Amino acid sequence: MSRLRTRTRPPVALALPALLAVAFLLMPLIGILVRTPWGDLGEHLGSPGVVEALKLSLLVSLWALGLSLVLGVPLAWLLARVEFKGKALVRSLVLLPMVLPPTVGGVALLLGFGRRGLLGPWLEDSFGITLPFHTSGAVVAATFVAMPFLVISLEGALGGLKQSYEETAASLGASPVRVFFTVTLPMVAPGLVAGAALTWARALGEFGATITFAGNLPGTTQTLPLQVYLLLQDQPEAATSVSLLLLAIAMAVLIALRGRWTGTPIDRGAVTTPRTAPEEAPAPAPASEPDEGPDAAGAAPARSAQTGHWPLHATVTGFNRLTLAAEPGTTIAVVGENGAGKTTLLRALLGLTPRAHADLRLGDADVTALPPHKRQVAWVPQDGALFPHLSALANTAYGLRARSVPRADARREAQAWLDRLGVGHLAQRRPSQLSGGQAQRVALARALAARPRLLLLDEPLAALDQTTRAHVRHTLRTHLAGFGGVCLIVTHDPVEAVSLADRVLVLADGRALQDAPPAEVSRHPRSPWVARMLGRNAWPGIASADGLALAAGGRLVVAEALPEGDQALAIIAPEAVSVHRDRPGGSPRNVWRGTVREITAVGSRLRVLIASPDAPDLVAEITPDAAAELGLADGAEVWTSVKATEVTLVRL
Ligand SMILES: Nc1ncnc2c1ncn2[C@@H]1O[C@H](COP(=O)(O)OP(=O)(O)OP(=O)(O)O)[C@@H](O)[C@H]1O
Repeated sequence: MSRLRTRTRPPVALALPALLAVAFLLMPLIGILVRTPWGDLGEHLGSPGVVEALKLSLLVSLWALGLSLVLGVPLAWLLARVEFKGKALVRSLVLLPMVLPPTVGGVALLLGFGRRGLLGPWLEDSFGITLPFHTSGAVVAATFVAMPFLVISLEGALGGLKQSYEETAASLGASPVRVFFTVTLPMVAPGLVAGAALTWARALGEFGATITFAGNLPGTTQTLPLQVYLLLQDQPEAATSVSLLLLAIAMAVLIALRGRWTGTPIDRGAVTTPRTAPEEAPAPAPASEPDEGPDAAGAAPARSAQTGHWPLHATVTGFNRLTLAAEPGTTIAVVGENGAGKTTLLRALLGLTPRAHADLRLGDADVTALPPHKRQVAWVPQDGALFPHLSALANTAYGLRARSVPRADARREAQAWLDRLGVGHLAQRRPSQLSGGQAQRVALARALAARPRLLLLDEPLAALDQTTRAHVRHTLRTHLAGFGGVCLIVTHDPVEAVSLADRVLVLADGRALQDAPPAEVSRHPRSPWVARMLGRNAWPGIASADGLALAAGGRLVVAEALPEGDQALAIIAPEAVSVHRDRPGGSPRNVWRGTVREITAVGSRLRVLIASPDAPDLVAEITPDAAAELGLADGAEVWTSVKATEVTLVRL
């Protein structure tokens, strides 16, 4: 409490002018309140002139709002989503009416749309429309000054919306217009509503442009603000009453919005109710879950939609340069260091990036020229990107609905997929009410239900803890087994890659460094990074007559040498490294002196990192008993040795 007070107490030099500012803004409002003839208020507001002006104001402001929505929403989308030349100029144009004096706006409107303006004669001759001195002119004037509020508010909301939602929707088969109405708009609804309310309030209060452009004709263009102006001259008290009405409306709008007018897109944590899932902890699949057996019993309805076999042929150019071919049912793990081009590869296959281009054939269909929503390439981004405004069931049915499957059928099939993945009982939950593991499974169900021919999973297990990870991995393997297309899984975890995939594609700098079965990759990793991630020691060097001249200096003797001069990687399993207190006797050829730098427990064994002046860092794996016997501790001086037969050389 006291901490709060001290933290929020502002310095007087700032507090004083700030208070003055508040007083300055408040004084005119208090003036209205104090001078309002409360006794005559009803009479003033009920007078025929005021009622007529009020009706006109409502009519004009609602039309202005409607026009702003029709024109401003697409404009905001364009500004937020499309890169084009002159965008800054268009944005300035949108903002202009906000800073322009409204009377100048009125003059500009006259010169543009007035009787003698640029478009006026044409409007009159072709459509019989005359704007000045007509209600339609008041609508145009109000729209001109009010629409920027909508565009700015909505553009802000769209800018804050993660694009992966829209991209995922497209990958599920939804056309851009469908994505806009079913994903984009619902997700930016708060920003849109706020923008619309401000637009309406601004249109309701519009004066300068209206009087200049449309004139001040009672019943035709004389809206409430214009009436205030008129009343002020002969009935100042009535003017005060009407001012109070407009003030109350404006305040009501602002209070209702509570500062949300810059637009806040919905995000996963911020939607609806707080997370109330009883299975907050990584939920093991319920006992009744139909998916655990190898022969998933609940598969029938869903699997009927999954007939077909789609081999993959892709040639990727641009940042990624590689060719991929795989038989139906193959799962390929894509691994590589940060920046290796894994995501770019997936986005190229989806047709979502200009950075790489994929010539893509799925089964008999060449989908290269098709837009993302027609490719039947489903994507599960890292965070799942479940649509927060839809239930798990509606999320899962999304792709089917996008393919015009009738609602009831789509929901039935979606429920079957959720059941298969063991989350059928969560069908009615919103994504914010799901645990990470549950959300991942729903995201997977959603992708599979969309009947894809190629499935792309971007680190599907990254956000999960170890227990859930093992469980979801199992589920994933079971369900990918029945999939008739190819599945690419991006992962940073080679262990995961090895356990999940039929093939491992190792990327480096956009190219395929290795594309081989997991056993081959773990035995002969061709990348030091993969070898190290798999827990192996990996030393690069150049093959010599009896082994390897290490890139970092020093030599390594091996039993099976490679042709001299070849670039190679020496792989040494940590279990093959012997640790000694004293220099070992006999004749091991690879012996180094070193210092223990770190000891970590891995299961029931210890991993010991040993730094040596004569060789690269070496990891040894030993039992805790052996470590105790050797008296190992950080900083201990030791000797290490590796038999020549225990070193595998992999040509790079
Ligand atoms: N929009 C972009 N514009 C320019 N360069 C980009 C863009 N996106 C990615 N890159 C660059 O392209 C390369 C590959 O990026 P990519 O995101 O595909 O790698 P990644 O393997 O998925 O990495 P990470 O494991 O970090 O996700 C990186 O060098 C990255 O900096």
